[in-house]
Amino acid sequence: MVQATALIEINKLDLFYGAFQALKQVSLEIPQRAITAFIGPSGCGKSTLLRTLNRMNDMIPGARVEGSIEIGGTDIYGGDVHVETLRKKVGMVFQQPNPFPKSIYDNVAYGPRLHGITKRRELDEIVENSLRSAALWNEVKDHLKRSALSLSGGQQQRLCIARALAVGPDVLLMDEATSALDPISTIKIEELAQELKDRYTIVMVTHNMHQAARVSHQTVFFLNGEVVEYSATEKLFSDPSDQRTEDYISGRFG
Ligand SMILES: Nc1ncnc2c1ncn2[C@@H]1O[C@H](COP(=O)(O)OP(=O)(O)OP(=O)(O)O)[C@@H](O)[C@H]1O
Repeated sequence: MVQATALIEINKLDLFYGAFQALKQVSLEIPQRAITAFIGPSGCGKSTLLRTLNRMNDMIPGARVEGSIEIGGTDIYGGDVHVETLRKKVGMVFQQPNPFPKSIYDNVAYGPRLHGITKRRELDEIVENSLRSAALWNEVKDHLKRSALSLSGGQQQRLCIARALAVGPDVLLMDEATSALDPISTIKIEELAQELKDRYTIVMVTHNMHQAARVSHQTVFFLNGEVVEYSATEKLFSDPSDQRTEDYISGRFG
């Protein structure tokens, strides 16, 4: 692998939706402060695996996991893990920007307030820093009281990133975070991810192979719930080891 230090260690993970097995014996080490992309055809389990990393699958009735995931040495499915604490450390951004129907300021301050921060000055600082980190500050600094819903789609997505960053995560999960955006907004989010990777571990699901090739350091190719190939992005796209990877990246299926 390109970077040696693994922050996330997934070991023989199976995930079942009732009787259907969506992930099969997935084992991966995801390095810290780098961008890892999950690619593969629709239904291969990319989003399912991403959701296991902050236990979003807990909310799906009938979903069950076997195997283990350690993040920073902690078994996140262990009995003593609080899901709220886990989600503070492992933030998520979704396909559709989903700001709350509140002001820009209140969107970003929401998480810190939930975690007990009430001092105005402290909140102001977190809001500014998070919006700066999400490359949105300059566009919104003069109207923080305005509704988040008045922002463009691309700005809303950067606001959602700021909201995730405001609680101080280590990991940022991006589930097709640009697929609802126009090309310019997409490029902005990709550039942002490049900047953020120096401070955060980023895992992204993307349908767009060019995006994976442009922004990620490692790429995982999935098929039918299994990892087919996991390697440095450059290698995976230029010299794949598995014929199925070759077929997929050359557009023969999916
Ligand atoms: N809540 C659910 N209940 C039952 N089956 C599900 C559920 N969510 C996903 N699945 C099934 O699990 C498999 C993996 O789905 P998943 O959404 O993880 O795939 P994906 O690779 O992210 O696909 P896409 O690229 O279309 O989003 C699919 O067969 C899907 O139908």
